[in-house]
Amino acid sequence: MKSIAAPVTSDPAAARRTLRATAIAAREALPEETREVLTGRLVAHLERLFDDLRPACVAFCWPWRGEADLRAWLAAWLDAAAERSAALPAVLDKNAPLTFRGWRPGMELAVDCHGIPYPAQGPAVRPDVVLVPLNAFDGEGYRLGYGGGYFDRTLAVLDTVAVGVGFECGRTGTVFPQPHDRPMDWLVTEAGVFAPRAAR
Ligand SMILES: Nc1nc2c(c(=O)[nH]1)N(C=O)[C@@H](CNc1ccc(C(=O)N[C@@H](CCC(=O)O)C(=O)O)cc1)CN2
Ligand SMILES: Nc1ncnc2c1ncn2[C@@H]1O[C@H](COP(=O)(O)OP(=O)(O)OP(=O)(O)O)[C@@H](O)[C@H]1O
Repeated sequence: MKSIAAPVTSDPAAARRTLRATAIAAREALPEETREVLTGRLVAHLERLFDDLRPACVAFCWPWRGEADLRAWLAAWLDAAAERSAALPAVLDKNAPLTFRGWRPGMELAVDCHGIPYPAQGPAVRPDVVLVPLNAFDGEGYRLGYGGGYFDRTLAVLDTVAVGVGFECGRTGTVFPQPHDRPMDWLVTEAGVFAPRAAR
């Protein structure tokens, strides 16, 4: 699948905005059947990584704007062992790290200030693996989200394994990482599991 050509610019903030918009548009343009096929491959690679990481509590995101839908796979993963748990992020404060709350299929959800569902109630939990959605990303493991800085703030204070999850259509040469960006420990796409060069 075609990846994104690097924008030629001396303005990294503008380049990041362009890359973010291009990556989201490319993903949203994927036909639904293609997205499902790519998600199936991605999940098979995630399963292989989980065999090594053996997480107990996994945070993921409710699918938004054409992101991979991991709900069915995580529901099956939860069913396979009683001690497993899953969590979703809650945006409770725009300028703070994300709060994670436990998720079970069918539970009551509220909708955050961006229109994304999250668990309406429940205590904050500490995931040992966080599946971080990728818009644009590079081989060093740096990523662009939606520009809110939420995962940047969260990963700065949470000791967890960060697994970037996305489609190859978001891959680019560099996302022009900024000092606040923390590289992903792993990247997982439909093409495989990657240990990024910049990871700890
Ligand atoms: N599915 C999913 N849920 C998620 C995330 C995610 O990446 N994916 N998040 C991961 O963080 C949080 C939500 N992050 C968001 C951050 C910004 C905007 C947003 O609307 N941004 C503005 C521009 C902001 C700016 O550039 O200053 C916009 O797009 O108009 C939406 C969601 C929590 N939930
Ligand atoms: N550790 C941090 N502490 C405080 N503010 C931060 C931190 N990290 C990022 N920010 C703020 O968030 C803003 C947006 O960052 P950036 O464009 O990298 O977001 P993003 O990676 O696309 O979003 P997200 O992390 O929500 O997926 C930055 O301009 C910065 O002001």
